[in-house]
Amino acid sequence: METIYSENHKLRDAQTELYGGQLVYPFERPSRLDYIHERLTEVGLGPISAPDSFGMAPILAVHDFAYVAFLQSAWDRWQAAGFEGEAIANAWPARRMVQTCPTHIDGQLGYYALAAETSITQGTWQAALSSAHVALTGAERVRAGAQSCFALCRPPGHHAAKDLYGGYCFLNNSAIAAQHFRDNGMARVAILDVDFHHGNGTQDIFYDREDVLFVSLHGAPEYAFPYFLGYANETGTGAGEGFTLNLPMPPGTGFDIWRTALATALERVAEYAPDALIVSLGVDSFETDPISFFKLTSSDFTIMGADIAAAGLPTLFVMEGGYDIAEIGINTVNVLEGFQGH
Ligand SMILES: NCCCNCCCCCC(O)(O)C(F)(F)F
Ligand SMILES: [Zn+2]
Repeated sequence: METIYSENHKLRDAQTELYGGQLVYPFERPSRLDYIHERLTEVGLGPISAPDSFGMAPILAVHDFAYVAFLQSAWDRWQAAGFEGEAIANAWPARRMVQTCPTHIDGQLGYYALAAETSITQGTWQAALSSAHVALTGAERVRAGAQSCFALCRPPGHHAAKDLYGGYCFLNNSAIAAQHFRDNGMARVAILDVDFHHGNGTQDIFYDREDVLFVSLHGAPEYAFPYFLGYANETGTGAGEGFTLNLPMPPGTGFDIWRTALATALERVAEYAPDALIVSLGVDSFETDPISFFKLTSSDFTIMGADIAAAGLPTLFVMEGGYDIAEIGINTVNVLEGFQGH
Protein backbone atom coordinates (compact mmCIF):
# COMPACT_ATOMS: atom_id res chain seq x y z
CA MET A 1 0.00 0.00 0.00
CA GLU A 2 1.38 3.44 -0.91
CA THR A 3 1.56 6.18 1.71
CA ILE A 4 1.27 9.89 0.93
CA TYR A 5 3.27 12.04 3.37
CA SER A 6 4.67 15.56 3.65
CA GLU A 7 7.23 16.99 6.08
CA ASN A 8 5.09 20.16 5.99
CA HIS A 9 3.11 18.71 8.91
CA LYS A 10 5.96 19.89 11.11
CA LEU A 11 4.90 23.48 10.43
CA ARG A 12 2.10 22.73 12.92
CA ASP A 13 4.26 22.86 16.03
CA ALA A 14 2.03 24.25 18.76
CA GLN A 15 3.63 24.42 22.19
CA THR A 16 0.45 24.70 24.27
CA GLU A 17 -2.84 22.84 24.66
CA LEU A 18 -5.40 23.71 27.31
CA TYR A 19 -5.80 20.47 29.28
CA GLY A 20 -7.02 19.97 32.83
CA GLY A 21 -6.79 23.69 33.55
CA GLN A 22 -3.17 23.86 32.43
CA LEU A 23 -1.32 24.75 29.24
CA VAL A 24 0.48 21.49 28.43
CA TYR A 25 2.63 20.37 25.49
CA PRO A 26 0.04 19.16 22.94
CA PHE A 27 -0.92 15.50 22.70
CA GLU A 28 -1.21 16.06 18.93
CA ARG A 29 2.53 16.60 18.37
CA PRO A 30 4.83 16.21 15.34
CA SER A 31 6.56 13.12 16.76
CA ARG A 32 3.34 11.12 16.24
CA LEU A 33 4.13 10.95 12.53
CA ASP A 34 7.80 10.13 13.11
CA TYR A 35 6.75 6.90 14.83
CA ILE A 36 4.27 6.02 12.06
CA HIS A 37 6.78 6.86 9.30
CA GLU A 38 9.42 4.76 11.06
CA ARG A 39 7.07 1.76 11.31
CA LEU A 40 5.96 2.09 7.69
CA THR A 41 9.61 1.96 6.64
CA GLU A 42 10.38 -0.89 9.05
CA VAL A 43 7.66 -3.16 7.64
CA GLY A 44 8.07 -1.98 4.05
CA LEU A 45 4.35 -1.37 3.58
CA GLY A 46 5.00 0.34 0.25
CA PRO A 47 6.31 3.52 -1.35
CA ILE A 48 6.06 6.77 0.60
CA SER A 49 5.31 9.63 -1.78
CA ALA A 50 5.04 13.39 -1.52
CA PRO A 51 1.64 15.03 -2.17
CA ASP A 52 0.70 16.96 -5.29
CA SER A 53 -0.71 20.46 -4.94
CA PHE A 54 -4.40 21.02 -5.59
CA GLY A 55 -4.66 24.71 -4.79
CA MET A 56 -7.63 26.04 -2.89
CA ALA A 57 -10.62 24.85 -4.95
CA PRO A 58 -11.06 21.45 -3.26
CA ILE A 59 -10.78 23.14 0.17
CA LEU A 60 -13.41 25.74 -0.75
CA ALA A 61 -15.68 22.97 -2.04
CA VAL A 62 -16.11 21.97 1.63
CA HIS A 63 -15.17 24.95 3.83
CA ASP A 64 -16.67 28.47 3.82
CA PHE A 65 -14.62 31.19 2.18
CA ALA A 66 -14.76 33.43 5.27
CA TYR A 67 -13.63 30.56 7.50
CA VAL A 68 -10.68 29.78 5.22
CA ALA A 69 -9.75 33.49 5.11
CA PHE A 70 -9.89 33.47 8.93
CA LEU A 71 -7.56 30.45 9.16
CA GLN A 72 -5.10 32.03 6.72
CA SER A 73 -4.82 35.30 8.64
CA ALA A 74 -5.60 34.39 12.25
CA TRP A 75 -2.04 34.06 13.51
CA ASP A 76 -0.83 37.33 11.96
CA ARG A 77 -3.91 39.19 13.19
CA TRP A 78 -3.50 37.71 16.69
CA GLN A 79 0.11 38.86 16.82
CA ALA A 80 -0.80 42.29 15.41
CA ALA A 81 -3.34 42.62 18.23
CA GLY A 82 -0.42 42.40 20.64
CA PHE A 83 -1.17 39.04 22.32
CA GLU A 84 1.86 37.22 23.70
CA GLY A 85 0.83 33.56 23.65
CA GLU A 86 -0.62 31.19 21.06
CA ALA A 87 -4.03 32.07 19.61
CA ILE A 88 -6.63 30.36 21.82
CA ALA A 89 -10.39 31.02 21.81
CA ASN A 90 -11.88 32.20 25.08
CA ALA A 91 -15.38 33.57 24.32
CA TRP A 92 -18.18 31.85 22.41
CA PRO A 93 -21.62 32.63 20.98
CA ALA A 94 -23.24 30.60 23.76
CA ARG A 95 -26.96 29.88 24.23
CA ARG A 96 -29.28 32.83 23.50
CA MET A 97 -26.38 34.95 22.21
CA VAL A 98 -26.17 36.09 18.59
CA GLN A 99 -24.24 34.05 16.04
CA THR A 100 -22.67 37.14 14.52
CA CYS A 101 -18.98 37.02 13.61
CA PRO A 102 -17.17 39.82 15.49
CA THR A 103 -14.53 42.04 13.91
CA HIS A 104 -11.83 41.56 16.53
CA ILE A 105 -9.60 38.48 16.14
CA ASP A 106 -10.18 37.53 19.79
CA GLY A 107 -13.91 37.30 19.10
CA GLN A 108 -13.45 35.59 15.73
CA LEU A 109 -11.42 32.81 17.36
CA GLY A 110 -14.45 31.97 19.52
CA TYR A 111 -16.88 32.35 16.64
CA TYR A 112 -15.01 29.69 14.62
CA ALA A 113 -13.75 27.41 17.43
CA LEU A 114 -15.76 24.46 18.72
CA ALA A 115 -13.35 23.89 21.62
CA ALA A 116 -10.62 25.72 23.57
CA GLU A 117 -7.88 23.11 23.67
CA THR A 118 -6.58 23.86 20.15
CA SER A 119 -4.29 26.83 19.59
CA ILE A 120 -3.55 28.48 16.24
CA THR A 121 0.14 29.24 15.68
CA GLN A 122 2.65 30.29 13.05
CA GLY A 123 2.57 27.62 10.32
CA THR A 124 -0.76 26.08 11.36
CA TRP A 125 -2.47 27.15 8.15
CA GLN A 126 0.31 25.89 5.89
CA ALA A 127 0.36 22.53 7.68
CA ALA A 128 -3.42 22.19 7.45
CA LEU A 129 -3.43 22.98 3.71
CA SER A 130 -0.64 20.48 3.12
CA SER A 131 -2.53 17.85 5.13
CA ALA A 132 -5.58 18.33 2.89
CA HIS A 133 -3.36 17.96 -0.19
CA VAL A 134 -2.00 14.70 1.26
CA ALA A 135 -5.59 13.40 1.48
CA LEU A 136 -6.39 14.63 -2.05
CA THR A 137 -3.30 12.93 -3.46
CA GLY A 138 -4.37 9.68 -1.81
CA ALA A 139 -7.85 10.16 -3.30
CA GLU A 140 -6.32 10.59 -6.74
CA ARG A 141 -4.39 7.32 -6.31
CA VAL A 142 -7.65 5.51 -5.55
CA ARG A 143 -9.40 7.23 -8.44
CA ALA A 144 -6.56 6.06 -10.70
CA GLY A 145 -7.24 2.47 -9.70
CA ALA A 146 -5.29 1.76 -6.51
CA GLN A 147 -7.25 -0.63 -4.27
CA SER A 148 -6.04 1.34 -1.26
CA CYS A 149 -3.85 4.23 -0.22
CA PHE A 150 -2.77 5.70 3.13
CA ALA A 151 -2.93 9.49 3.51
CA LEU A 152 -0.65 10.16 6.48
CA CYS A 153 -2.36 13.42 7.40
CA ARG A 154 -1.39 15.86 10.14
CA PRO A 155 -3.05 17.96 11.47
CA PRO A 156 -6.12 15.68 11.59
CA GLY A 157 -9.49 16.82 10.26
CA HIS A 158 -12.67 15.03 11.34
CA HIS A 159 -13.73 17.61 13.96
CA ALA A 160 -13.53 20.47 11.45
CA ALA A 161 -16.85 21.51 9.94
CA LYS A 162 -17.44 23.91 7.06
CA ASP A 163 -16.81 26.84 9.42
CA LEU A 164 -15.50 25.27 12.65
CA TYR A 165 -12.07 24.26 13.97
CA GLY A 166 -11.07 22.49 17.16
CA GLY A 167 -10.12 19.11 18.52
CA TYR A 168 -6.72 19.60 16.83
CA CYS A 169 -8.51 19.94 13.42
CA PHE A 170 -8.68 22.85 10.97
CA LEU A 171 -9.54 21.43 7.51
CA ASN A 172 -11.56 18.24 7.20
CA ASN A 173 -9.22 16.03 5.18
CA SER A 174 -11.67 13.12 4.84
CA ALA A 175 -14.55 15.40 3.81
CA ILE A 176 -12.34 17.16 1.26
CA ALA A 177 -11.34 13.77 -0.18
CA ALA A 178 -14.97 12.62 -0.26
CA GLN A 179 -16.09 15.78 -2.06
CA HIS A 180 -13.21 15.33 -4.52
CA PHE A 181 -14.46 11.80 -5.26
CA ARG A 182 -17.97 13.20 -5.79
CA ASP A 183 -16.74 16.00 -8.04
CA ASN A 184 -14.79 13.55 -10.18
CA GLY A 185 -17.29 10.92 -11.21
CA MET A 186 -18.13 8.90 -8.10
CA ALA A 187 -21.85 8.86 -7.30
CA ARG A 188 -21.66 7.55 -3.74
CA VAL A 189 -18.89 7.70 -1.12
CA ALA A 190 -18.91 6.14 2.36
CA ILE A 191 -16.85 7.52 5.25
CA LEU A 192 -16.14 5.12 8.12
CA ASP A 193 -14.77 6.94 11.16
CA VAL A 194 -13.00 4.58 13.57
CA ASP A 195 -11.24 7.29 15.59
CA PHE A 196 -12.17 7.14 19.29
CA HIS A 197 -13.77 10.59 19.02
CA HIS A 198 -16.93 11.33 17.03
CA GLY A 199 -16.26 12.99 13.69
CA ASN A 200 -18.68 15.82 14.35
CA GLY A 201 -17.28 17.90 11.50
CA THR A 202 -17.60 15.16 8.92
CA GLN A 203 -21.14 14.37 10.07
CA ASP A 204 -22.12 18.04 9.94
CA ILE A 205 -20.73 18.60 6.44
CA PHE A 206 -22.74 15.76 4.90
CA TYR A 207 -25.71 15.64 7.31
CA ASP A 208 -28.37 16.67 4.77
CA ARG A 209 -26.90 14.66 1.88
CA GLU A 210 -27.54 11.14 0.65
CA ASP A 211 -24.48 11.00 -1.67
CA VAL A 212 -22.03 10.61 1.21
CA LEU A 213 -22.74 8.06 3.95
CA PHE A 214 -21.17 8.81 7.33
CA VAL A 215 -20.72 5.99 9.86
CA SER A 216 -18.88 6.48 13.15
CA LEU A 217 -17.80 4.30 16.07
CA HIS A 218 -16.83 6.46 19.04
CA GLY A 219 -16.87 7.14 22.75
CA ALA A 220 -20.38 8.01 23.93
CA PRO A 221 -20.83 11.81 23.82
CA GLU A 222 -22.17 11.78 27.41
CA TYR A 223 -18.56 11.03 28.44
CA ALA A 224 -16.27 11.83 25.48
CA PHE A 225 -15.18 14.83 23.43
CA PRO A 226 -16.68 16.45 21.35
CA TYR A 227 -19.60 15.88 23.80
CA PHE A 228 -22.18 17.83 21.77
CA LEU A 229 -22.72 15.57 18.73
CA GLY A 230 -22.55 11.82 18.07
CA TYR A 231 -25.72 10.43 19.63
CA ALA A 232 -27.34 7.36 18.05
CA ASN A 233 -30.50 9.34 17.29
CA GLU A 234 -28.62 11.58 14.86
CA THR A 235 -29.46 9.85 11.57
CA GLY A 236 -29.33 12.67 9.03
CA THR A 237 -31.81 15.32 7.90
CA GLY A 238 -33.83 15.98 4.74
CA ALA A 239 -32.35 14.09 1.81
CA GLY A 240 -29.66 12.89 4.22
CA GLU A 241 -32.09 11.06 6.54
CA GLY A 242 -30.70 7.55 7.06
CA PHE A 243 -27.23 8.43 5.72
CA THR A 244 -25.63 9.07 9.10
CA LEU A 245 -25.09 6.15 11.48
CA ASN A 246 -23.63 6.79 14.94
CA LEU A 247 -22.47 3.88 17.06
CA PRO A 248 -21.52 5.40 20.44
CA MET A 249 -20.01 3.09 23.06
CA PRO A 250 -19.39 3.49 26.84
CA PRO A 251 -16.16 3.80 28.81
CA GLY A 252 -14.23 0.54 29.02
CA THR A 253 -15.50 -0.86 25.72
CA GLY A 254 -13.26 -3.69 24.50
CA PHE A 255 -12.75 -5.15 21.06
CA ASP A 256 -15.53 -7.75 21.39
CA ILE A 257 -18.19 -5.05 21.61
CA TRP A 258 -16.28 -2.66 19.35
CA ARG A 259 -15.93 -5.31 16.60
CA THR A 260 -19.67 -5.99 16.69
CA ALA A 261 -20.24 -2.29 16.09
CA LEU A 262 -17.76 -2.41 13.21
CA ALA A 263 -19.74 -5.29 11.69
CA THR A 264 -22.93 -3.19 11.94
CA ALA A 265 -21.13 -0.27 10.33
CA LEU A 266 -19.81 -2.39 7.48
CA GLU A 267 -23.24 -3.91 6.88
CA ARG A 268 -24.58 -0.38 6.37
CA VAL A 269 -21.69 0.42 4.05
CA ALA A 270 -22.32 -2.74 2.00
CA GLU A 271 -26.01 -1.87 1.74
CA TYR A 272 -25.08 1.62 0.53
CA ALA A 273 -22.77 0.14 -2.14
CA PRO A 274 -20.44 3.14 -2.49
CA ASP A 275 -17.90 3.65 -5.26
CA ALA A 276 -15.20 4.13 -2.61
CA LEU A 277 -14.65 3.97 1.14
CA ILE A 278 -12.77 6.58 3.15
CA VAL A 279 -11.61 5.46 6.59
CA SER A 280 -10.97 8.22 9.12
CA LEU A 281 -8.27 6.25 10.86
CA GLY A 282 -7.61 7.25 14.43
CA VAL A 283 -5.97 4.69 16.72
CA ASP A 284 -6.88 6.44 19.99
CA SER A 285 -9.24 3.50 20.75
CA PHE A 286 -6.06 1.83 22.00
CA GLU A 287 -6.11 0.50 25.57
CA THR A 288 -3.45 2.91 26.89
CA ASP A 289 -4.38 6.02 24.93
CA PRO A 290 -3.98 8.88 27.42
CA ILE A 291 -7.14 10.85 26.49
CA SER A 292 -9.57 8.05 25.52
CA PHE A 293 -11.43 5.18 27.17
CA PHE A 294 -11.69 2.17 24.86
CA LYS A 295 -9.59 -0.98 25.41
CA LEU A 296 -8.41 -2.21 22.01
CA THR A 297 -5.06 -4.03 21.87
CA SER A 298 -2.45 -3.72 19.14
CA SER A 299 -3.45 -7.08 17.63
CA ASP A 300 -7.08 -5.92 17.52
CA PHE A 301 -6.03 -3.23 15.02
CA THR A 302 -4.84 -5.95 12.63
CA ILE A 303 -8.26 -7.62 12.80
CA MET A 304 -9.90 -4.22 12.30
CA GLY A 305 -7.99 -3.81 9.05
CA ALA A 306 -8.96 -7.29 7.86
CA ASP A 307 -12.65 -6.66 8.65
CA ILE A 308 -12.56 -3.41 6.65
CA ALA A 309 -10.83 -5.17 3.73
CA ALA A 310 -13.68 -7.71 3.63
CA ALA A 311 -15.94 -4.89 2.39
CA GLY A 312 -14.03 -5.23 -0.88
CA LEU A 313 -14.09 -1.51 -1.66
CA PRO A 314 -11.41 0.84 -3.00
CA THR A 315 -10.29 2.35 0.30
CA LEU A 316 -8.53 5.59 1.25
CA PHE A 317 -7.21 5.63 4.80
CA VAL A 318 -6.93 9.17 6.23
CA MET A 319 -4.94 9.56 9.47
CA GLU A 320 -6.81 11.13 12.35
CA GLY A 321 -5.86 10.72 16.03
CA GLY A 322 -3.90 8.48 18.40
CA TYR A 323 -1.86 9.67 21.39
CA ASP A 324 -0.06 6.71 22.91
CA ILE A 325 2.85 7.84 20.84
CA ALA A 326 5.20 4.95 21.53
CA GLU A 327 2.57 2.58 20.11
CA ILE A 328 1.01 4.72 17.40
CA GLY A 329 3.28 3.33 14.69
CA ILE A 330 2.51 -0.30 15.50
CA ASN A 331 -1.22 0.31 15.89
CA THR A 332 -1.63 2.38 12.72
CA VAL A 333 0.41 0.06 10.50
CA ASN A 334 -1.32 -2.99 12.01
CA VAL A 335 -4.60 -1.71 10.53
CA LEU A 336 -2.98 -1.26 7.13
CA GLU A 337 -1.22 -4.65 7.21
CA GLY A 338 -4.43 -6.31 8.38
CA PHE A 339 -6.23 -4.69 5.45
CA GLN A 340 -3.63 -5.99 3.01
CA GLY A 341 -3.71 -9.47 4.48
CA HIS A 342 -0.11 -9.66 5.71
N1 LIG B 1 -10.22 15.50 28.49
C1 LIG B 1 -9.92 15.24 27.08
C2 LIG B 1 -10.02 16.49 26.27
C3 LIG B 1 -9.78 16.18 24.81
N2 LIG B 1 -9.88 17.36 24.00
C4 LIG B 1 -9.56 17.26 22.61
C5 LIG B 1 -9.62 15.89 22.01
C6 LIG B 1 -9.34 15.99 20.51
C7 LIG B 1 -9.33 14.64 19.81
C8 LIG B 1 -8.83 14.79 18.37
C9 LIG B 1 -8.99 13.52 17.50
O1 LIG B 1 -8.25 12.44 18.04
O2 LIG B 1 -10.36 13.14 17.42
C10 LIG B 1 -8.47 13.81 16.10
F1 LIG B 1 -8.61 12.71 15.34
F2 LIG B 1 -9.16 14.81 15.54
F3 LIG B 1 -7.20 14.14 16.14
ZN1 LIG C 1 -9.60 10.99 18.28
